[in-house]
Amino acid sequence: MAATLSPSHRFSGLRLSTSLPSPSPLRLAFPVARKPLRGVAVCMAGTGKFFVGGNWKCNGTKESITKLVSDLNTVKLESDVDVVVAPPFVYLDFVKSSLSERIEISAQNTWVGKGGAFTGEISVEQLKDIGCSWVILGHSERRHIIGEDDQFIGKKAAYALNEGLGVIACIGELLEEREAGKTFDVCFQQLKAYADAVPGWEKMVIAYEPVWAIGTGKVATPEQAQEVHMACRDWLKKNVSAEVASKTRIIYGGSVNGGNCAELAKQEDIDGFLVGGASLKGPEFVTIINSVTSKKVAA
Ligand SMILES: O=C(CO)COP(=O)(O)O
Repeated sequence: MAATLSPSHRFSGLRLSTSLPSPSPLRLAFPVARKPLRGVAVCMAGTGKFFVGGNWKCNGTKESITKLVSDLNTVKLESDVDVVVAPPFVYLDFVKSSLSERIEISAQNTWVGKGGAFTGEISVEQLKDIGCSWVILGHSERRHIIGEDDQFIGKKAAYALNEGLGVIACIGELLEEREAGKTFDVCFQQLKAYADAVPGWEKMVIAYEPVWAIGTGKVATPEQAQEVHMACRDWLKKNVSAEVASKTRIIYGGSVNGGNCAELAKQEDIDGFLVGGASLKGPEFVTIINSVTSKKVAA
């Protein structure tokens, strides 16, 4: 297993194959201790289950979503995967009632506290009322387009977790931050805001989504993604606990598709994906879900 190798072994084959600068491996504290596998088929942290989320963003109509749901209902999904889809709010109830129970639903956002006089917002209680079990928080589109900050996102995560929702907690750096060598600083600061706020980590999934890779077709190389995932796990180990570091799933998002998912999935610290555009195409999303098999082979 890679965890038994020295840092130099782990990175001896590092391929920095895009023009995008990678954070220096030298800034990482190695190695990150991972618990030995206890006979599980999938080489990863957490519950032993790969996690794949489909973030449909502000896309779809009743017609296209009916087709997508029907595609998802007719395929066989690998059993070692937690699958969650996040339709726009207005279709949540429809998707919940028409989608196979095998797939859970997630909101793409929620209000920061109890509902009330907050025009245009949707509360955690309302999400629970229609059977929604997850919420995506801290997505870069909400950070950088809507202007949500770390503290506000942390409060949302705390409220949602306290009320029993699972949280897909996004982090990730802008291109200029990566180019300035600040990838880890940005990710760690965003992680800290969650860590300072949340009551526990059992229902937290971290989604590392480099902003330069979202919707651009410029996917991080498996090595670039693994490097940041491992650094985040190490940060959790040092700043939260070894148990949380070991158990929390860290998933990758940013131009994941049917062609690149298998190589990404093989990376030790990549525990699944958060998929945007490709999650709108049923067969391709299923390919990504089933890329867990590459992980099994790598293990
Ligand atoms: O933002 C994302 C998922 O939350 C990723 O989007 P793309 O897969 O379209 O790059």
